[in-house]
Amino acid sequence: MGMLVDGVWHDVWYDTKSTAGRFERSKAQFRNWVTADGAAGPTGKGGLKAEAGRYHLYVSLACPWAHRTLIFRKLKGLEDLISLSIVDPLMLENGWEFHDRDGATLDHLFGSDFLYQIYLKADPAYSGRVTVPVLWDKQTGTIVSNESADIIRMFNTAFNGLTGSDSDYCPADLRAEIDVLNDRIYDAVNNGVYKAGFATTQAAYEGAVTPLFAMLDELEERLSTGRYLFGERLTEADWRLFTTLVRFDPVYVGHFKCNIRRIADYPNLSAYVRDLYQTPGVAETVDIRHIKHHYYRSHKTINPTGIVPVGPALDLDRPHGREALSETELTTRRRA
Ligand SMILES: N[C@@H](CCC(=O)N[C@@H](CS)C(=O)NCC(=O)O)C(=O)O
Repeated sequence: MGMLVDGVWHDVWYDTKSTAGRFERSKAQFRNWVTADGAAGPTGKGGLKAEAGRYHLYVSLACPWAHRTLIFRKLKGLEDLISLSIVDPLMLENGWEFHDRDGATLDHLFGSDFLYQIYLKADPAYSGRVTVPVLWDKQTGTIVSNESADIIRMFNTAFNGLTGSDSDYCPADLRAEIDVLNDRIYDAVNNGVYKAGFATTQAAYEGAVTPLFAMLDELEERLSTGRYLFGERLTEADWRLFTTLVRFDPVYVGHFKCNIRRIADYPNLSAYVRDLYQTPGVAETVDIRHIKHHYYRSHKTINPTGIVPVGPALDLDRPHGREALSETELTTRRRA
């Protein structure tokens, strides 16, 4: 684990001393945007045209943020258009590394040893964390974006003209509500597990774990009446929640001490995770081995022995029964 300072790699762990033991995630710095016609995106930056073969995605199969982009690449039929490199699950003194083993790959573009070398190609004086995902533009030779929330929005629409895909995970009529729910889930759940796990004081840990479970309780209730977070409409908000929930019992319960309840203890949330997992194409994006090995072996301050727990037994292929909710919703709506 480390970061770049003025273009030089330093092997350092997160600094929580200046924040009373709290983990504070830094903001992604590359915020350009790919659009259908090359016009500027919502950040006002970018203006990179969607073209087949032009972009390359760097991900970790372990990382919940990168996982979002992999799911969208799959669901939106972008696999032949956007090439992919997968970092090794172990992230130690050099940060993310490339190795051709166990589902990880070499850096297919440059043959780099470390992901930080890609950041330096984009900005030789870069200061900040070196994170996945990274969307790279082969044409201009720089990083388009290292913010997963932006990348999935680009994937949702920018390439539709090339793929013929018309599925929309962020429909205009729901966008404002999706944004509000995303923010709440980000703070309490997606980033909440990290705030709990990386806390270095009791107060900081409890300050994260309590709202995390309050939010899971609320989502459990919400999912009792609708198949997805927005009823029968499967949206971006579901995929953003899914990548955290699928890691919860195997990793966050133990490694990050998020153990008031397991997802398995929530009937609706656990069936919902299976439902999303069983959506065609999605299971192929989930690599529980990379997930467990990354967290338990990379975070030596949390798990010094690097021992990876054998359990829990997961059965993500078990029937979920949530189709019935869609049917009930449809019948109710027809009657109304
Ligand atoms: N805001 C970023 C966060 C990405 C992120 O933090 N990725 C983690 C992996 S789960 C990472 O690469 N961490 C390396 C580090 O912080 O040094 C996004 O959503 O794209």
